[in-house]
Amino acid sequence: MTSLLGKPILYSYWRSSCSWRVRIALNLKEIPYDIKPVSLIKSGGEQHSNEFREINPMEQVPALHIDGATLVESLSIMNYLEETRPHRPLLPNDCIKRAKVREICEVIASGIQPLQNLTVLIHVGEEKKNEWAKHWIKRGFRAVEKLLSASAGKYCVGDDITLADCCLIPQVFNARRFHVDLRPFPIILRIDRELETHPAFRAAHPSNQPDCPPEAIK
Ligand SMILES: O=C(O)/C=C\C(=O)CC(=O)CC(=O)O
Repeated sequence: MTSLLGKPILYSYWRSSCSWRVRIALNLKEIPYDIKPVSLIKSGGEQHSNEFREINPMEQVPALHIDGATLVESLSIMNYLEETRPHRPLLPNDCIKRAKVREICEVIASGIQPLQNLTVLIHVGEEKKNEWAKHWIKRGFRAVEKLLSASAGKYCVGDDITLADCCLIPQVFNARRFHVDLRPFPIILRIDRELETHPAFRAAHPSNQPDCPPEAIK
Protein backbone atom coordinates (compact mmCIF):
# COMPACT_ATOMS: atom_id res chain seq x y z
CA MET A 1 0.00 0.00 0.00
CA THR A 2 1.41 3.37 -0.99
CA SER A 3 -0.23 6.22 0.82
CA LEU A 4 -2.82 8.23 -1.07
CA LEU A 5 -1.43 11.15 0.90
CA GLY A 6 1.91 11.11 -0.92
CA LYS A 7 5.29 9.54 -0.39
CA PRO A 8 6.29 9.07 3.24
CA ILE A 9 9.02 11.43 4.52
CA LEU A 10 11.65 10.07 6.89
CA TYR A 11 13.45 12.57 9.10
CA SER A 12 16.78 10.84 9.36
CA TYR A 13 20.46 11.30 10.16
CA TRP A 14 22.96 9.15 8.26
CA ARG A 15 24.71 7.73 11.35
CA SER A 16 21.69 7.51 13.66
CA SER A 17 21.15 3.85 14.43
CA CYS A 18 17.47 4.45 15.17
CA SER A 19 16.89 6.13 11.78
CA TRP A 20 18.78 3.25 10.20
CA ARG A 21 16.40 0.65 11.76
CA VAL A 22 13.44 2.36 10.10
CA ARG A 23 15.27 2.74 6.77
CA ILE A 24 15.86 -1.04 6.73
CA ALA A 25 12.20 -1.79 7.51
CA LEU A 26 10.97 0.61 4.80
CA ASN A 27 13.37 -0.93 2.29
CA LEU A 28 12.46 -4.51 3.19
CA LYS A 29 8.80 -3.68 2.73
CA GLU A 30 9.60 -1.86 -0.51
CA ILE A 31 7.87 1.32 0.62
CA PRO A 32 9.21 4.28 -1.39
CA TYR A 33 10.09 7.26 0.82
CA ASP A 34 11.91 10.56 0.75
CA ILE A 35 14.60 11.44 3.27
CA LYS A 36 14.71 14.75 5.03
CA PRO A 37 18.13 14.91 6.68
CA VAL A 38 18.32 16.32 10.21
CA SER A 39 21.91 17.03 11.24
CA LEU A 40 22.48 16.00 14.85
CA ILE A 41 25.72 17.98 14.96
CA LYS A 42 25.32 21.10 12.79
CA SER A 43 24.89 24.27 14.89
CA GLY A 44 24.49 22.24 18.08
CA GLY A 45 21.97 19.89 16.45
CA GLU A 46 19.01 20.64 14.19
CA GLN A 47 16.95 18.22 16.27
CA HIS A 48 16.86 20.88 18.99
CA SER A 49 15.32 23.54 16.73
CA ASN A 50 11.85 24.86 17.51
CA GLU A 51 10.69 23.55 14.17
CA PHE A 52 11.87 19.98 14.83
CA ARG A 53 10.63 19.99 18.43
CA GLU A 54 7.14 20.31 16.96
CA ILE A 55 7.80 17.11 15.01
CA ASN A 56 9.40 15.19 17.89
CA PRO A 57 9.29 16.63 21.41
CA MET A 58 12.11 14.20 22.35
CA GLU A 59 14.33 16.11 19.89
CA GLN A 60 15.57 12.89 18.30
CA VAL A 61 15.41 11.18 14.93
CA PRO A 62 13.75 9.34 13.33
CA ALA A 63 10.31 10.70 12.64
CA LEU A 64 8.17 9.39 9.82
CA HIS A 65 5.48 11.39 8.12
CA ILE A 66 3.13 8.77 6.68
CA ASP A 67 -0.59 8.39 5.97
CA GLY A 68 -1.25 11.96 7.12
CA ALA A 69 0.37 11.38 10.53
CA THR A 70 3.78 12.08 12.01
CA LEU A 71 5.16 9.14 13.97
CA VAL A 72 8.20 9.04 16.26
CA GLU A 73 10.16 6.30 18.07
CA SER A 74 11.69 3.68 15.79
CA LEU A 75 10.02 0.58 17.30
CA SER A 76 6.64 2.23 17.27
CA ILE A 77 7.15 3.29 13.65
CA MET A 78 8.23 -0.21 12.60
CA ASN A 79 5.22 -1.73 14.33
CA TYR A 80 2.95 0.71 12.47
CA LEU A 81 4.55 -0.33 9.18
CA GLU A 82 4.03 -3.97 10.11
CA GLU A 83 0.36 -3.40 10.95
CA THR A 84 -0.46 -1.34 7.88
CA ARG A 85 1.85 -2.98 5.34
CA PRO A 86 1.94 -6.66 6.32
CA HIS A 87 2.95 -7.89 2.83
CA ARG A 88 6.59 -8.53 3.72
CA PRO A 89 6.18 -9.55 7.36
CA LEU A 90 8.89 -8.62 9.84
CA LEU A 91 7.28 -10.45 12.73
CA PRO A 92 6.81 -14.25 12.77
CA ASN A 93 3.32 -15.82 12.99
CA ASP A 94 4.19 -17.88 16.04
CA CYS A 95 3.51 -15.88 19.24
CA ILE A 96 6.56 -17.15 21.13
CA LYS A 97 8.78 -16.26 18.19
CA ARG A 98 7.16 -12.81 18.02
CA ALA A 99 7.95 -12.36 21.70
CA LYS A 100 11.55 -13.41 21.02
CA VAL A 101 11.84 -10.83 18.24
CA ARG A 102 10.45 -8.11 20.52
CA GLU A 103 12.78 -9.23 23.33
CA ILE A 104 15.85 -8.65 21.17
CA CYS A 105 14.45 -5.33 19.90
CA GLU A 106 13.87 -4.19 23.50
CA VAL A 107 17.29 -5.21 24.74
CA ILE A 108 18.86 -3.14 21.97
CA ALA A 109 16.40 -0.24 21.81
CA SER A 110 15.95 0.19 25.58
CA GLY A 111 18.95 -1.57 27.12
CA ILE A 112 21.84 -0.58 24.87
CA GLN A 113 21.32 2.26 22.39
CA PRO A 114 19.87 4.88 24.77
CA LEU A 115 22.92 4.51 27.01
CA GLN A 116 25.31 5.33 24.18
CA ASN A 117 23.38 7.92 22.22
CA LEU A 118 24.69 11.36 21.47
CA THR A 119 22.89 13.23 24.28
CA VAL A 120 24.11 10.78 26.92
CA LEU A 121 27.70 10.84 25.62
CA ILE A 122 27.74 14.64 25.64
CA HIS A 123 26.59 14.50 29.26
CA VAL A 124 29.20 11.86 30.18
CA GLY A 125 31.93 14.07 28.72
CA GLU A 126 34.72 13.76 26.14
CA GLU A 127 37.17 12.04 28.47
CA LYS A 128 34.91 9.18 29.55
CA LYS A 129 32.54 8.79 26.61
CA ASN A 130 34.32 6.01 24.66
CA GLU A 131 34.81 3.77 27.68
CA TRP A 132 31.21 4.40 28.74
CA ALA A 133 29.73 3.48 25.34
CA LYS A 134 31.94 0.41 25.10
CA HIS A 135 30.89 -0.81 28.54
CA TRP A 136 27.15 -0.64 27.86
CA ILE A 137 27.37 -2.13 24.38
CA LYS A 138 29.49 -5.03 25.67
CA ARG A 139 27.09 -5.65 28.56
CA GLY A 140 24.08 -5.62 26.24
CA PHE A 141 25.72 -7.77 23.58
CA ARG A 142 26.44 -10.47 26.17
CA ALA A 143 22.67 -10.70 26.69
CA VAL A 144 21.87 -10.50 22.98
CA GLU A 145 24.38 -13.27 22.16
CA LYS A 146 22.81 -15.49 24.83
CA LEU A 147 19.28 -14.83 23.52
CA LEU A 148 20.45 -15.53 19.97
CA SER A 149 21.99 -18.85 21.00
CA ALA A 150 18.41 -20.05 21.60
CA SER A 151 16.52 -18.15 18.88
CA ALA A 152 18.77 -17.74 15.84
CA GLY A 153 18.59 -19.64 12.61
CA LYS A 154 20.00 -17.85 9.62
CA TYR A 155 18.91 -14.56 11.25
CA CYS A 156 18.10 -13.39 14.80
CA VAL A 157 14.94 -15.45 15.17
CA GLY A 158 14.71 -18.40 12.82
CA ASP A 159 15.40 -18.18 9.12
CA ASP A 160 13.38 -15.09 8.22
CA ILE A 161 14.48 -11.49 8.59
CA THR A 162 12.58 -9.75 11.39
CA LEU A 163 12.51 -6.46 13.29
CA ALA A 164 15.24 -7.91 15.53
CA ASP A 165 17.64 -7.89 12.57
CA CYS A 166 16.63 -4.29 11.79
CA CYS A 167 17.75 -3.38 15.33
CA LEU A 168 20.85 -5.58 15.52
CA ILE A 169 22.78 -4.50 12.42
CA PRO A 170 22.95 -0.75 13.24
CA GLN A 171 23.98 -1.61 16.81
CA VAL A 172 26.88 -3.72 15.48
CA PHE A 173 28.05 -0.65 13.52
CA ASN A 174 28.00 1.36 16.76
CA ALA A 175 29.92 -1.40 18.55
CA ARG A 176 32.66 -1.16 15.90
CA ARG A 177 32.59 2.61 16.11
CA PHE A 178 33.41 2.37 19.82
CA HIS A 179 35.99 -0.40 19.26
CA VAL A 180 34.12 -3.16 21.07
CA ASP A 181 35.91 -6.49 20.60
CA LEU A 182 33.25 -8.53 18.80
CA ARG A 183 35.07 -11.87 18.93
CA PRO A 184 33.12 -13.04 22.01
CA PHE A 185 29.89 -12.63 19.98
CA PRO A 186 30.12 -15.14 17.12
CA ILE A 187 26.38 -15.36 16.42
CA ILE A 188 26.05 -11.57 16.25
CA LEU A 189 29.03 -11.48 13.87
CA ARG A 190 27.62 -14.25 11.69
CA ILE A 191 24.24 -12.49 11.30
CA ASP A 192 25.98 -9.20 10.58
CA ARG A 193 28.00 -10.87 7.82
CA GLU A 194 24.89 -12.56 6.47
CA LEU A 195 23.06 -9.24 6.09
CA GLU A 196 25.97 -7.06 5.01
CA THR A 197 25.24 -7.52 1.32
CA HIS A 198 21.44 -7.70 1.50
CA PRO A 199 20.13 -4.90 -0.78
CA ALA A 200 17.64 -3.50 1.76
CA PHE A 201 20.36 -3.35 4.42
CA ARG A 202 22.97 -1.98 2.00
CA ALA A 203 20.69 0.84 0.86
CA ALA A 204 19.96 1.76 4.50
CA HIS A 205 23.65 1.86 5.48
CA PRO A 206 25.01 5.24 6.66
CA SER A 207 27.45 5.32 3.71
CA ASN A 208 24.53 5.31 1.28
CA GLN A 209 22.66 8.23 2.82
CA PRO A 210 22.35 11.61 1.12
CA ASP A 211 23.73 13.36 4.23
CA CYS A 212 26.76 11.08 4.69
CA PRO A 213 29.89 13.27 4.50
CA PRO A 214 32.04 12.09 1.54
CA GLU A 215 35.04 11.41 3.82
CA ALA A 216 32.95 8.96 5.91
CA ILE A 217 31.84 6.74 3.00
CA LYS A 218 33.05 3.16 3.54
O1 LIG B 1 27.58 11.71 14.06
C1 LIG B 1 27.49 11.79 15.30
O2 LIG B 1 28.50 11.60 16.02
C2 LIG B 1 26.22 12.12 15.94
C3 LIG B 1 25.22 11.30 16.27
C4 LIG B 1 25.20 9.86 16.06
O3 LIG B 1 26.15 9.27 15.62
C5 LIG B 1 23.96 9.14 16.37
C6 LIG B 1 23.91 8.61 17.76
O4 LIG B 1 23.57 9.31 18.69
C7 LIG B 1 24.29 7.23 17.96
C8 LIG B 1 23.18 6.26 17.67
O5 LIG B 1 22.31 6.52 16.86
O6 LIG B 1 23.15 5.21 18.29
